[in-house]
Amino acid sequence: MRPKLSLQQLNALPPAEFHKTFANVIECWPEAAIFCSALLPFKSFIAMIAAFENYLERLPAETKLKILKLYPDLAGKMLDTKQLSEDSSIEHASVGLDNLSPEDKKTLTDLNESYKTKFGFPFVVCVREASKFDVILRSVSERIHHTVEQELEIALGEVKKICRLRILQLVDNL
Ligand SMILES: NC(=O)N[C@H]1NC(=O)NC1=O
Repeated sequence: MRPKLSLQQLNALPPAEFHKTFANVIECWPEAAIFCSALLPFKSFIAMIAAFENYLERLPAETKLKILKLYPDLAGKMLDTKQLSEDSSIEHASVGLDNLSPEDKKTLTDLNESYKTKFGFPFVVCVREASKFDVILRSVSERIHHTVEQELEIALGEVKKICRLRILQLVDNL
């Protein structure tokens, strides 16, 4: 793991380094880091996180949808074929999604499929915050009853939480 960046170090990064460092804070969407690098220097880590959140909020609806579709299914094919990004892989492992019993894996996979069929994008939740398999399961079971509009908003909120926690993994916010 690379050493965590202080605010001063972060603000002194050449743009190309900033892009590389924060390329995946939104899954497979390096454009966010490219956009936010133009806002350097940041007054605080909070301000930097807010910059990424504002960037997300202001995107057109179809781009938001495109971003949601970049998130891998939880405990899905990407995990099975070891194609998860490093961040997602660590997040999966943090709640044991890489080590589910066959029954739990099937339950989650079936719910993920039903969710995708209804909404047209994968179920996205910040697994680190959910912290337990049962909480994730309850969340997808409840959210599947929402409207598309509700879910688009909730899912984008989850993308923001994942983004915030990924940023906090990279900076020394103490
Ligand atoms: N589908 C989904 O929520 N994926 C993600 N959630 C998370 O915390 N990391 C992910 O890759």
